[in-house]
Amino acid sequence: MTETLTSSPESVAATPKLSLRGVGLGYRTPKGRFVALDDVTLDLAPGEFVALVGPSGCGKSTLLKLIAGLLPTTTGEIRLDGAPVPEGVPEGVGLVFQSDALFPWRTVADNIRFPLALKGVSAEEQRAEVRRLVELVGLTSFEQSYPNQLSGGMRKRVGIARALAYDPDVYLMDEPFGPLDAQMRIRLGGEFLSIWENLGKSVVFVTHDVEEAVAMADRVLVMSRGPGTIKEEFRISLDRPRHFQEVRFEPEFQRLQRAIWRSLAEEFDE
Ligand SMILES: Nc1ncnc2c1ncn2[C@@H]1O[C@H](COP(=O)(O)OP(=O)(O)OP(=O)(O)O)[C@@H](O)[C@H]1O
Repeated sequence: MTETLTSSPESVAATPKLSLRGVGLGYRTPKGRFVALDDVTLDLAPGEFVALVGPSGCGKSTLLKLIAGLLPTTTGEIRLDGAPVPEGVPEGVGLVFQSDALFPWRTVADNIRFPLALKGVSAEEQRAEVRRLVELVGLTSFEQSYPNQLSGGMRKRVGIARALAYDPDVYLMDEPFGPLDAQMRIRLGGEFLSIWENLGKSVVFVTHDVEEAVAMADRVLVMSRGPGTIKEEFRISLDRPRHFQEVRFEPEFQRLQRAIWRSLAEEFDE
């Protein structure tokens, strides 16, 4: 049963930030072509937060890689601000993937500073912005530490601070809190949610955690088992700003969570 039709006209603003039309991807393998994604159509409005959930291997990461220009599509088209996505990560797109990918030879401060330096921000502004971001992610006393001196959760926070320093229009996040323990997921999830609610950037957020998806997103898209496509869309009309933890106790939250689980369960049963 479809709760809301995918890409319903009211689900996007007139000019989508990101638009996917009939996107498919086949990987070349020794046994021939393996179709990982088929006919994915999706619009993301400016400032919209969309979460993607689906069974393992349904192509969620592949979809993010296509949007990031890290893989060419086999079929269909991806447009960012109305223009086809070029090869390589487009300007204005920030990635937060599962591995934290920090520079091990740079301190926390210098990792966060890196995108600011690339953007040509003055040294004084860099210092102020690094201080602000370090404080925001709660790492003030670790500014001069190196990544290998931090816990996994702290490294993750540095990665998020670095993405915020880059200040992209579109965040592509693949299980950004994936390897963290429950307490850290709640803390970082809450931090990112309030940051997003203040900045209003567009987000595509891949997660295995349905609760996390409902707590954060404007829409949750459920993907089918491979070859992956978007099978159902759930609009999350819970009030904003949301409290990342408290919102879970609202009856509407629980109704949505149940409906999404049912949709996912169909993919596991087949
Ligand atoms: N480079 C590759 N070559 C061949 N097949 C690949 C390649 N990368 C991914 N696949 C296959 O494509 C499918 C989709 O993979 P993808 O990593 O996008 O799934 P996912 O939904 O992100 O999975 P998970 O939730 O487990 O992270 C899987 O069956 C995977 O084995």
